[in-house]
Amino acid sequence: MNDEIILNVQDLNLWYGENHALHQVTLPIKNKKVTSLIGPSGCGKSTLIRCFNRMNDLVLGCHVSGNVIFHGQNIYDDGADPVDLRKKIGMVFQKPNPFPKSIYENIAYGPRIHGMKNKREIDETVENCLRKAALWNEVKDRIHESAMGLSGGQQQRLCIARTLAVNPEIILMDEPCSALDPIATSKIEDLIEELKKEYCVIIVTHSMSQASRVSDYTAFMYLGDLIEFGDTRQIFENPHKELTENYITGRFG
Ligand SMILES: Nc1ncnc2c1ncn2[C@@H]1O[C@H](COP(=O)(O)OP(=O)(O)OP(=O)(O)O)[C@@H](O)[C@H]1O
Repeated sequence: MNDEIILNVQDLNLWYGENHALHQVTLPIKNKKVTSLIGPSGCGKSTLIRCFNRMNDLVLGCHVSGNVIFHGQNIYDDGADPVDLRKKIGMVFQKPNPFPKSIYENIAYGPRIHGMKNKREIDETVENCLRKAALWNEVKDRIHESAMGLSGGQQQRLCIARTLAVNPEIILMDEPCSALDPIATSKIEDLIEELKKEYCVIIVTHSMSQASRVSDYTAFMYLGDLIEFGDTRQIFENPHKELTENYITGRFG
């Protein structure tokens, strides 16, 4: 079902100590669609995307209230397992961060720690993930060489392949192209288009043109509030809120 809500964010608040960084955010995220989070610097985009796989748990003094419902369970419930959650909801960061190991080992690592032992199965997973990340043809003759020898754009696609290797359902991308040149950026954007056939993708971007190119839905945030959420076309062509219109027309940013 393409209209299935895979992640239901309800009345989500987040504090960094005394700083109330997210206010009552309510947002339905649909499966097999791309959702962009946009807004000026400091509005809470990264904070929000990090809530979706509990990355903020690692920040001292951070406190969350509200619900993020995934498969009928609040991911913040006491019984929820953040390690298992991060397997199902993977994350790709702004700066490509491959391990200083071979291309092969970067991808084999996750499946191995989750119990995959059979070499043939691991080989197949590595190839499959590199193909899905549109990297196989470029690296197939050197998969046992260091990942650090890849270009920035290739490293970012490797990080995406690494995320895919543990069979996620949702891929979070926090400004995945901000360190890349326009050609590498366009390859990642093409890849996002492919990935959404199988996965839910949520992306933080500073680029409104990128949001309008890649996403089905867009959420505009301002000072920790979710101001407007809707179909990307509606947000960019017919925003309902004045703040959204002022932002997308470049009146502030
Ligand atoms: N680890 C942290 N500890 C304390 N405060 C934080 C932390 N991360 C973010 N903040 C604060 O939370 C608010 C939202 O920041 P966040 O990084 O989520 O915004 P953003 O929209 O992603 O910004 P940018 O576009 O500049 O990356 C800001 O006031 C920021 O200072």
